[in-house]
Amino acid sequence: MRVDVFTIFPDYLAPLELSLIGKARGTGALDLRATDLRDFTHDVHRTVDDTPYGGGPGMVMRPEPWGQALDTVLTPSSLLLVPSPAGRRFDQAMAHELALEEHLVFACGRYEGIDQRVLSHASGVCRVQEVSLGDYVLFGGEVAVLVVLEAVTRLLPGVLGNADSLLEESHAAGLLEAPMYTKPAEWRGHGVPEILRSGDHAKIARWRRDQALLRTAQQRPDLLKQCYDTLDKRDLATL
Ligand SMILES: COc1ccc2nc(C(=O)O)sc2c1
Repeated sequence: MRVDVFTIFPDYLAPLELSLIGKARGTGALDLRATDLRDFTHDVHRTVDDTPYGGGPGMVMRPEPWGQALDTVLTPSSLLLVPSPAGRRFDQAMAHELALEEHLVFACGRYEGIDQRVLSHASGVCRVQEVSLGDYVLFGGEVAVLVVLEAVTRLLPGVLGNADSLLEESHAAGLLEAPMYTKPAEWRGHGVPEILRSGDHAKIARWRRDQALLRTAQQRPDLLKQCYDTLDKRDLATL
């Protein structure tokens, strides 16, 4: 997967060099390029913003630097993602959708956002999707890019050493993950559920499914409602 990120703070994306994403870049699973939007300005101050038409507080990102930047990468097969409080709520289902794309382009807004004409113009070239992490407002889109790229990259073939872990993790099957334990068996007076040390894999799998159902019912009943139709009689007996 090819990913282009345009931002006025390219150093904000340095964490993407670490850990699994760094490995994914090393193996070629992810071809990530972060570019400073100011490279597409031509004045001495490298200006990327200006006052909003119609007045109001703050500044708006000028269209021309964005136009020139996006001209260098967008093709009809690209998907332009614009982090925005007005965007589609990012979730695991969207991460799976994005993991199937061949070319993602992120336009990181700052200030009060990007001149709307940039998105309108880009929609004549490729698909455009505003995306939000949730119902809160950040200073800009870079944090959203870090979150989206980590969630998507770990879904790319070959990035996770054990692809099976994708099947068990929270939100994978619509439920939260069962609680996890490791050595020692006794820690500060707290033991480990005996079933997990029984070696009976069928019973362990059932216990984990029950725990996932109960945990989801308690902490995220909205998720349980979404996957209720997929539950079998044994699941319903647990609830
Ligand atoms: C100006 O660019 C912004 C500003 C706030 C913001 N908040 C986001 C969120 O996902 O919450 S994305 C985003 C982009």
